Amino acid sequence: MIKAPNIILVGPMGAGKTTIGRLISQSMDKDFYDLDKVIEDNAGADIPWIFEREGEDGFRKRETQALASVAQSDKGDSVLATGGGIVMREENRDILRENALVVYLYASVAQQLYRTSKSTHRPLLQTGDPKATLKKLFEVRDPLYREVATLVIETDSRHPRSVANKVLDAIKRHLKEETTTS
Ligand SMILES: Nc1ncnc2c1ncn2[C@@H]1O[C@H](COP(=O)(O)OP(=O)(O)OP(=O)(O)O)[C@@H](O)[C@H]1O
Ligand SMILES: O=C(O)C1=C[C@@H](O)[C@@H](O)[C@H](O)C1
Ligand SMILES: [Mg+2]
Repeated sequence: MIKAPNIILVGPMGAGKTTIGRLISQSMDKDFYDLDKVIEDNAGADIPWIFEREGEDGFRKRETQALASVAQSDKGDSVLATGGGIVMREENRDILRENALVVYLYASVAQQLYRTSKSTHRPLLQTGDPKATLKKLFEVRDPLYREVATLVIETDSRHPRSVANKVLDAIKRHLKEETTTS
């Protein structure tokens, strides 16, 4: 078992945060949280419903509350998969940086499009041109993911298990380097 701080995964819709987060939590023997699921449980409603009734702004307020409660309450025992828009608020970026080892799962826009195309539960992609939406979001968010992340892992053309192994190796290497340099 690896000794490590809380791990938080960031990245665009379809990067695999939920899928990879669950896999690495099992390998590291840590609890797994999915922030979108925490928000839904707290609201007693699903994300499309929250967007419809409260708008994106209402959803973002709920997202910040959920992030603060999960990130600050668990000390070293959890893996948290966030939603793609978590980096949009500066206060969220501060919470991310201060409370965990943040891993950016990178996926190209083509892969994001492919991986999100079978699902309708992402309100921001219910547009006539999801590819253009993903591209626009990526241009704004990619620098913000990089700003908060300590590790960046490429996920294109990799099976989820292989991405998870790559993340685990990178975390191990990082923690070893931290121990030898401190
Ligand atoms: N490395 C991968 N290769 C192929 N398919 C993948 C990979 N990672 C995830 N997927 C698939 O892509 C889809 C989206 O993955 P997932 O829900 O984990 O993404 P996410 O980053 O959590 O997205 P969101 O930000 O919307 O919550 C799922 O069907 C999942 O099985
Ligand atoms: O990229 C985004 O802004 C979002 C991603 C999803 O995980 C959800 O958090 C929600 O659909 C918004
Ligand atoms: Mg997810």
